Amino acid sequence: MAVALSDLLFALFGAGFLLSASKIVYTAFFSALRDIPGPWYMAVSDFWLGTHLLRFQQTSTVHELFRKYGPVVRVGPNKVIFCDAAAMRSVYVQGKFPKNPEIYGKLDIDGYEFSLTMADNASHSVRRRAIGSHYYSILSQFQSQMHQITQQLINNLDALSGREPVDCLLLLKNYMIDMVVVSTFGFELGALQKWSVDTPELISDAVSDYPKSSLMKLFVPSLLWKALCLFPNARWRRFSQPVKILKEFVVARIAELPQIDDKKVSDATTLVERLLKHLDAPNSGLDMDNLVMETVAHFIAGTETSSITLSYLLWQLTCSPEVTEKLQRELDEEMPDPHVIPDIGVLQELPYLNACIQEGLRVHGAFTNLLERVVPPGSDFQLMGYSIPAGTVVATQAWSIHRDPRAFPSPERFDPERWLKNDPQCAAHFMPFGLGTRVCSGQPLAQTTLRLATAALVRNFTIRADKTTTKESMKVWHGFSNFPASGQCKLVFTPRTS
Ligand code: HEM
Repeated sequence: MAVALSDLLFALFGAGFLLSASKIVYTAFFSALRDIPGPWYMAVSDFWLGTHLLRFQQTSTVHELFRKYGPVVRVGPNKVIFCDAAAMRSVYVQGKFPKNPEIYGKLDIDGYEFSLTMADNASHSVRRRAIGSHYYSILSQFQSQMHQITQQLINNLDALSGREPVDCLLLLKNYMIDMVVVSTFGFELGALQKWSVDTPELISDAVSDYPKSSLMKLFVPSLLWKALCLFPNARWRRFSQPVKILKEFVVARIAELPQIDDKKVSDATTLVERLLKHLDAPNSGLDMDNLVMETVAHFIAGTETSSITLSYLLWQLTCSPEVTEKLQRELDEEMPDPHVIPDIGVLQELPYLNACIQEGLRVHGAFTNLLERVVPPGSDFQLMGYSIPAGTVVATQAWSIHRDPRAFPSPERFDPERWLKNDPQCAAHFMPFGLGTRVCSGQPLAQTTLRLATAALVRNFTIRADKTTTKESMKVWHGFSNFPASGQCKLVFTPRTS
């Protein structure tokens, strides 16, 4: 007897429904993670957390979950988040759990993995060896260029003389790209100079277009996207192809390098020279395409993270006059001539400057999302009393660790003084650059630019918020990096009289 098509479809639909229902029941009631607190609808599907990611609210939603359910929360069929300093060390430092390829794979650039996105620890350590101590040695190599760039920053604002507000996100993005390009090629891009004559800089625009254009690309079918890229508008063309612009820039700079002979290679100084030393070496995983993409990735990973952190810090100072006055007193003493920027070694030793930067990174570091790791095979991971099987995704986020009231009383208060007490709890709850073997490789460059720019700007200018810059406009949205809801941070820099 022939089976009617409608019966067949009904049977298939019924089977599918039963399968999904039994999966939900199993995940909720029989999985090894069943006893971990959390909302039931999150335990049965990754969908809910994903929606918050797309609305730039995942970090704040996760923070609320910790408040409601405590320091361990189940947020997916196979995902557990925690907010605890000891567990944080077990996962990222002692355990060196590998990154979750499902999340980090999505951050690959045009299909190329780079140091940030590599899930496999072994490939990552080879790549990290190629980068070597680059960012730790930049200070001795590039200090004079970094001082010049910071001087240019002062000149740009001096020229305006406080007459109009400045969007710090834009200004400091140009400052930062100048710094990153110097450390990568020893090449002076001059983005800040272009900013002063209102001329767009292709490379810094491409860096900030990248996250927006990649997000848009996610929602458009690839053929349609390719067609859209041909739309005859110069700004749109640039917006839709930031990686192409960055790649062409990197390739052109590499072509300008003198032939890399053995001698040159052995005293390699710039990032690119270091990477070239490992080009095509056995097991390096570094051919020319990978090398170019690793370089492009450092532009992207380093520029907005640093400029956003710095913008928030300056804004925070405008909200805390007593902190600014104290910082100015320290800087006035150390910088009798405001235009002479001290040696970076001197800035590193200024207690209040460093306390302000630590506190800025704590409250408003730019990269505070969940750092997802996978419990490796063969390990029985104990997470605050729960047994977590291998293959489970575990994660914490700096946003919540930095707001743990046990380490940071009144955690929302911007209070640099807390760093002057040398409280070990503060250090143990501090992870603005991540932790362990996957810690931010650009951290020394980021710290140096934060010190240089903060010292130069606070010593030379009275800074106040423009009327458009309010708590509401600076409310944090959480994307790849954090950013203000209004997309800008307008401040007024009036030269100080002494
Ligand atoms: C305030 C500024 C910065 C912040 C807050 C920041 C934050 C972070 C964090 C949290 C990670 C770890 C991500 C993870 O574990 O998944 C990371 C990794 C990384 N960052 Fe940064 N970063 C900053 C500046 C920079 C700069 C200036 C550069 C380079 C120019 C850079 C390049 C990288 C790279 C290449 C990685 C991947 C490291 C690896 O896994 O080997 N970052 N950053």
